[in-house]
Amino acid sequence: MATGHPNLHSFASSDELAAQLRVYVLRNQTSALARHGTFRLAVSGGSLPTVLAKALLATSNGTPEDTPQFSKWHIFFADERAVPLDHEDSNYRLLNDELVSKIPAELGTPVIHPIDKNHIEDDDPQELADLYQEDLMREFAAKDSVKVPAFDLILLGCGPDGHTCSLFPGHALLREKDAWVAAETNSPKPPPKRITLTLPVVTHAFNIAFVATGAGKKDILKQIFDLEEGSSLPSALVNQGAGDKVTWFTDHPAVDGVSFPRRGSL
Ligand SMILES: O=C(O)[C@H](O)[C@@H](O)[C@H](O)[C@H](O)COP(=O)(O)O
Repeated sequence: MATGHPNLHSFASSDELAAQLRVYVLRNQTSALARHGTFRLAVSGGSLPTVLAKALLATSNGTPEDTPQFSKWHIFFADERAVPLDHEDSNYRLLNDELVSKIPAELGTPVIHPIDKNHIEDDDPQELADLYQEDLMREFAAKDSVKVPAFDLILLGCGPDGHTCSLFPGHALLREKDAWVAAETNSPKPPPKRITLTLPVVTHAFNIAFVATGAGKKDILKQIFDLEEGSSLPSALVNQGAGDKVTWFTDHPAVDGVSFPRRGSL
């Protein structure tokens, strides 16, 4: 059961947002390394990999708390399109182009867990979802004997319709209770075939952050935070399921008119 309310922060510039996202991610790294010696995070696509790269590739002040220890990171995908890894729609490719390929050698190399369409013979995303779930089981269940994997951190975007991961409004996947990873075959946003973490996995993470910026997010954030009608939107369901484990990184245009009490710096 979720406790507390999500934290919503609104920053004056993309530089400020990136700086605070860095502090937040590295704080989660420190806690994760203390818990189990690795940092297991999941990321989504959209603008997130670019913002994350800006945050993490900035110059460190030299302290352990401000240094990404990438060799201890396991990076998973919160969702992925069922396309080859070198396809322009691939979230793996996006993350690699924006962040992973630019990590300086002295910071180490993260272990990436791709959702690789080349591993399946036909075009069935369910097969891909099953394979990814097996990957998660190897990573989480064997070590921790858990029913639901607990990512140290999940970093998400929020679409203008309130979707997050590849969980779309009104879709039956929002009611999935058992699977860790699910297939979407008819996404309202192209490409239609996708793989996504399910809501129970997202809300079970130690922490969850959304990055949502720009005036184009204003209406949906108003619905998610202010209006009863927003309560069944996928991003709102993450808020409800995870409570104060959720932190939103926004900018001023995105929250213009959103009446939510907890704003400001972290
Ligand atoms: O798979 C997708 O279609 C996108 O990755 C999508 O889910 C994206 O994450 C959100 O729409 C937020 O996108 P922005 O962060 O770019 O606004």
